[in-house]
Amino acid sequence: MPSSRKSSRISLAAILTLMTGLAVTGLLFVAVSALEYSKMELSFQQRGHMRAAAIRRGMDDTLELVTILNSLFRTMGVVDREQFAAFTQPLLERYPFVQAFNFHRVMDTASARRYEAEVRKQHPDFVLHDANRQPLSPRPQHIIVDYLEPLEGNEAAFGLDVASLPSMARVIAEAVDSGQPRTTTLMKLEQERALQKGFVMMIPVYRAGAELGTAAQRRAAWLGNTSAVIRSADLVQKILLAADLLDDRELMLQVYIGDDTRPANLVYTRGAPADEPPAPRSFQRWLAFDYREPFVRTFSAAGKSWHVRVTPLPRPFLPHHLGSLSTLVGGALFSLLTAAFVNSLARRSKRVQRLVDERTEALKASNDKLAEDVAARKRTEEALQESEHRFRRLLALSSDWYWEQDEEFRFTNITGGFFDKGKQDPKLFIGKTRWELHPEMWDNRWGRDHRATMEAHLPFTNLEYSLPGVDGAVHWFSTSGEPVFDREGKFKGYRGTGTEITERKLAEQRIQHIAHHDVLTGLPNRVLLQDRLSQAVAFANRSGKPLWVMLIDLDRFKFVNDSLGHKAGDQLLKTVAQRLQDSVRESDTVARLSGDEFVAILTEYPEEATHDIAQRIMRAVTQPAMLEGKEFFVTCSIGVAVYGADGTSAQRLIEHADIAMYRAKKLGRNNTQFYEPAMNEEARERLRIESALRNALERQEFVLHYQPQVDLQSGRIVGMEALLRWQHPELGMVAPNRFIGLAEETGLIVEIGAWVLRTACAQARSWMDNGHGMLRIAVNLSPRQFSEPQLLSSIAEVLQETGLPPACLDIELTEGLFMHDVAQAVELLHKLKALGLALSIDDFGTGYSSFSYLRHFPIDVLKIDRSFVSDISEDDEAAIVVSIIALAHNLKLRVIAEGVETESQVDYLRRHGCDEMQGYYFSRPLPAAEFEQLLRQGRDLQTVAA
Ligand SMILES: Nc1nc2c(ncn2[C@@H]2O[C@@H]3COP(=O)(O)O[C@H]4[C@@H](O)[C@H](n5cnc6c(=O)[nH]c(N)nc65)O[C@@H]4COP(=O)(O)O[C@H]3[C@H]2O)c(=O)[nH]1
Repeated sequence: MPSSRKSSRISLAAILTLMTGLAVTGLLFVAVSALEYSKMELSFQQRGHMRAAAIRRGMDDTLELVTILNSLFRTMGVVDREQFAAFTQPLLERYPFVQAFNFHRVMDTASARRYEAEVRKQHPDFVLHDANRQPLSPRPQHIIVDYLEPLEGNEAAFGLDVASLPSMARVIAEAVDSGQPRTTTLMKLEQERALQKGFVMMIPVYRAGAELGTAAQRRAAWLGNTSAVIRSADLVQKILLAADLLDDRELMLQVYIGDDTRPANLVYTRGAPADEPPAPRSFQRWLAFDYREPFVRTFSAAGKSWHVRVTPLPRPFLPHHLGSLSTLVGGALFSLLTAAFVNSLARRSKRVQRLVDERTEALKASNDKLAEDVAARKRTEEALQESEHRFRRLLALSSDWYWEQDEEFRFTNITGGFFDKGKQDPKLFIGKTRWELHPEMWDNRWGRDHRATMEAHLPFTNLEYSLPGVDGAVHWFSTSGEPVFDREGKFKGYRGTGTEITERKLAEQRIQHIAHHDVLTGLPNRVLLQDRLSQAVAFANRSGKPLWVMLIDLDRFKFVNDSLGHKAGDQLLKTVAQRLQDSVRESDTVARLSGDEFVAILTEYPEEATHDIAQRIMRAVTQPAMLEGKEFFVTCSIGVAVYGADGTSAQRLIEHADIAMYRAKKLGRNNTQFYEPAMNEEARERLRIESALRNALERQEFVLHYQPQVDLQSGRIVGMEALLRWQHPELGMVAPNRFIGLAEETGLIVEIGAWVLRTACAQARSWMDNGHGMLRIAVNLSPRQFSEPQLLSSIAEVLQETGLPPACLDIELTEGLFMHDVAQAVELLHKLKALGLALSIDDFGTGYSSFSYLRHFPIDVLKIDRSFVSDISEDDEAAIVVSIIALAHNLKLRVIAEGVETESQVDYLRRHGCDEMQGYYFSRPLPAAEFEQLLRQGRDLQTVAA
């Protein structure tokens, strides 16, 4: 929109400014104009004054001249022509406006004639004449121009009778009468040929000494007049010129002489004709200020009125109104500029306002955004604080702490957990590097590695180290860290977390210890043994010194364990372990290999010392030990292998020592055997048996033999014990003693035992079915089988499958089976008993049986071990047998004596009330067919005795 654009271009403030400016300018203009006009008028008045004053002064000077001249006559009385000339000459030179100085001499006609004649003498052409240049006509009185200076140029007036000039005569009369100077009106001068008029100023000369009080007296005393002929125009001109007031283009000067300012009285005029000044132009009129009134000054001199009229002439407008015009133009310009400035200010202010509005909007938007940002930041900060708080809380709750390091890896911050939990002194850490705290990090490998990692600015995890705490204990720490970089990627240090791992470290050390040591005795275990052995072998290789390995096995430890219980067994083992350690040097190793087997690694002994050491060990072991308040003696069997001797390599040292130990055992225990290559054969056989045993069941190499159990009273077979036999294709019939232990060790006994049970039950059932009555079949149960979870179900299953009445099954158990956990054993026995079968305690007496437990066990039979039976002739042992029989009967148990080989034994047993017997005396264990044969034969004790 153009209009709006226009209106927007010129602001109201600018318009107002312009208006105000113009108004002020107008006012100033008017005021300055008024001042200008005042000034000009004042100047005009001054100039008028100056001119009037100058002219008046000129008149006064002229009068003064005439007065001076008159004074000459008054003073001298008679003045001749020459004196007159001499006196006036300088005056004429000085006052050039004086046309001439005269002396009018009064004379009558006669005197005039005489005078004329007289003068002609000098001036032959001299003629008295009137104003019309006519010769002098008689009249009462002649007033002759006598002295005339200068004569030249004034010749026409020389001899003139001024009385012929009425106007002149009248003035002269006035002067004479008054005795005062008088001036004529303007008149055509006699001597003047040009148009210029003049006047005559005169002062009467009276006779010296005459009374001059009245006009008549003065008239009477009157001799003549001293006068000056003045060319009026020249006079004024000269006066003005002398006062430098002649030229003024702005003025018109008019000088009048006479009563008024009629043109006829005009003496002098200068400037434009004395017309009416031109009417002011309309705009000048509008401007209102002008002066047009002429300056008129009237004064009187020598009896004549003089009028000086100064009229202003039209002036050039510009020079006189420069100030006002400048004010006007300047004011207008200033107003315009100011308005323009105000306008530009207003526009700028508008623009600024618009900009401010825009910026305000933008600012508002940005403020809103900022507010949002601030809110978001606040939320973030709160979240951060929350997270920080959580982090701190978690840190406080957790066992961890937080640390920071600077670029030089010096600690700058470590949270309190480290000092509290790690028992460290904060003063020692801040400002220090880790390696300043652990100087050993300069030397050891992990320290060097760690420093290299940090200097490469790489992260690290789970760095473990220990420090002594203020509590005096060693504390272990684990720390992980990562490098910190700023936005420019400049490395700033490290930060990380740490945790106290002393407990874990100690546990690890314990575990490590346990992993390498036997828990019971604290001796190195099999693992550490291997390690020590390697070191010893290496040492032997280096030093060339002998190396012995001794395998020490306790004799009859099983008995101790079974009879006195595990606690006593453990105590014995600990005692032996200590004694073994005491028997060797500290640099030697004593380890526990398994159960009751120990190994000693001996180095740096002279060869011949071996036997002594073995003896020392045996002596130490055989020292009585206090177990359960009783003294107990235990022996040991030692096998020795020498490194390098007899082809014993490092790997086979223990194996060879073991073989030697087996030999020692075989040789009746409590002795030492050195390994010999021949021993190796036996060991090999064991190995052969073990591998063959694994296939035996599959290959049906097992058979059962049955040994009859005979009632001592009736002498009849009442049952049989199933005894396992292994018919190996190469080894022949292998006795159970050679493989049962091995089967037990390898776990094969479980499978084999199950086969035995099933076969035995099936056989018994078969014999029952064949009419041999309710024979009881006894089956041995090994410790491994007893601890089988499925034992109960498998027995029930066999009974079920074979159809054997449970009462016909007798399970033989050894005492050791239930010595470990009596309560569990009692529970299992009750469950077995609940199946309806019978339970026997085999080998009773060998395991230092605790008679007390028998009361709690639901057993039916005690089997007296054959070692007691074989010694039945010796009183002591017999006493044991009798005691066992009495005990069993006391507990309502049947008693079976094993290994009965002689009739006397039978008698003894029968005599002492033993219920049944089993042994070679009656029958060796027999294959099933033979056993059945025996049954068929109806063989009994009497038959045997016969
Ligand atoms: N000197 C002598 N010995 C006699 C006499 N009467 C019997 N014997 C032997 O004494 C052992 C009795 O068996 P045991 O005490 O249960 O001792 C058994 C038993 O503990 C174990 N055994 C045998 N068969 C089995 C089986 O099937 N399972 C389990 N777990 N062990 C079995 O093997 C051991 C030895 O068995 P065997 O060699 O058959 O040896 C048998 C038998 O042949 C005698 O008058 N004089």
